Amino acid sequence: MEYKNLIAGSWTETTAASANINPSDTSDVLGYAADSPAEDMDRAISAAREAAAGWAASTPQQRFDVLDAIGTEILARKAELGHLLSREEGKTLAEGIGESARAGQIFKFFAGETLRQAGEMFASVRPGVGVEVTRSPMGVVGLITPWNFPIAIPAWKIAPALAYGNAVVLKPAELTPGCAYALGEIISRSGLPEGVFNMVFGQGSVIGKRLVESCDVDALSFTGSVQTGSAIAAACGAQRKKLQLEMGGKNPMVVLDDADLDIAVEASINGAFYSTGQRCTASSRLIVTADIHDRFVAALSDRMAGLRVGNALDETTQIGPVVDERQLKKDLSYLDIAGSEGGRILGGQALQRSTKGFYLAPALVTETTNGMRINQEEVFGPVASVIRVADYEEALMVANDSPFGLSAGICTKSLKYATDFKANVEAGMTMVNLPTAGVDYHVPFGGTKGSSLGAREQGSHAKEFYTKVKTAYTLA
Ligand SMILES: NC(=O)C1=CN([C@@H]2O[C@H](COP(=O)(O)OP(=O)(O)OC[C@H]3O[C@@H](n4cnc5c(N)ncnc54)[C@H](OP(=O)(O)O)[C@@H]3O)[C@@H](O)[C@H]2O)C=CC1
Ligand SMILES: O=C(O)CCC(=O)C(=O)O
Repeated sequence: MEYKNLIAGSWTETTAASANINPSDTSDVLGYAADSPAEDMDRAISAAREAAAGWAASTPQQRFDVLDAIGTEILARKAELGHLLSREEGKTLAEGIGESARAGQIFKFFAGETLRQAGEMFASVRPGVGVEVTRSPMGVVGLITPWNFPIAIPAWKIAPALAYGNAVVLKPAELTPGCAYALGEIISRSGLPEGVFNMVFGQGSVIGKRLVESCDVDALSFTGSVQTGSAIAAACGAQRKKLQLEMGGKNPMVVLDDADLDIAVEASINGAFYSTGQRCTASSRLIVTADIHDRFVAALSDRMAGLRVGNALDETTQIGPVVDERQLKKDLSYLDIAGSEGGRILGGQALQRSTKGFYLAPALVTETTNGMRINQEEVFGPVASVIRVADYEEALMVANDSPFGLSAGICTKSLKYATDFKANVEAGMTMVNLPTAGVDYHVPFGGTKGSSLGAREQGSHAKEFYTKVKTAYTLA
């Protein structure tokens, strides 16, 4: 399989190519993606610019039909797309199929949004004057997406971009070109005019950088690492380009003495280890009050030890492989660091399976303090640490002592503490008796502090990023 670029409605020939490798079985090569030069990105941006005015003038019905058709095809093919996703990214089949379904639902949601776009009318403070507030598309939007949600994240950027009338250039992650290509094929058959959606494969440092720096791109939405996001922020700031960044997390899960132990353990297992911990919303800091601490650690480590780590395509697998060798080395190096800082490590061994892949046993680091690197820096693997605290007040203080602020959870039966936590924890999303990861697709997604910049993604809030507002005054 050759993953070609989609530019101005044509699948272009590839020159050099990079291999798409199955992390559960490195002998399985799914295909080869174009390693495009920056000039290909320039051509995609020009194609989007040419198509932008036509799509901006399209009717809500035209936009609805396109988005609805894309959603329908994704949902009809969710098992096949989920299999592809699990094969190239390594999450389990259930997770891969679930994510594909979510991508389809996102397109359906934004199909509906095309019909709900409205302006506002105000009476002016001046007599005889009317004021209208309307929204129009940004124009050309650049989208840069990561490997960990290779169909859902492109979907939740592409769908609102198109729904609100923009032309798109997508630069998908190098590690997961297969899902992007499949999504691009579906979009190319949806009735969308040529050039409204373009996709270029290749290196972030070459074509991603070009997309960020192009003066012909009106707005840029990025999900990925803090390091890349910060470089993008500097470049976009210099150009005053509208920007949306979703970056990392070091998400706290607070477990109070009065928590239901089973709920707390299940929420922590899910939040910390599912999707191999490769979620920006993962529960990587478990902040536990003194009386429940030992019972919680014992029950959690028992559950963790029973998790089946294996080939993502095996239906009995609960934790798939890490995405690649670089990420595996990063996970292992953070475990070394945590050990050298005084943490006690349970699990966390690299594992052999019948196929050669990047298998890692989930790891729990106990006896940690919040100042340790394991509690301050994002690992992005099946690794969680436990911090013992005296009471709710200390738990909240520790939860907030982080450069990140994406998602935060609390397990408690106390309405008083749950209410206080929702109000005072520094995070864009809070969960009570639920995992910090695994969010709905129709409500705002995003964080505070170092986790996010710009308007929220998803739900109807997405329009804040994908449109610009105009205020018009009329003297009748
Ligand atoms: N918040 C989140 O959801 C995610 C966080 N991460 C964090 O990032 C770490 C590293 O993962 P990694 O995949 O390297 O993350 P990156 O931030 O490097 O990659 C995210 C996207 O940005 C692109 N990119 C890379 N460099 C540039 C650049 N200079 N200009 C424009 N675009 C660029 C990448 O392209 P390419 O694939 O070609 O490099 C990819 O499409 C992980 O260990 C994890 O901690 C990673 C993924 C998602
Ligand atoms: O937890 C989720 O549902 C979404 C997580 C996510 O968007 C991410 O990890 O990038």
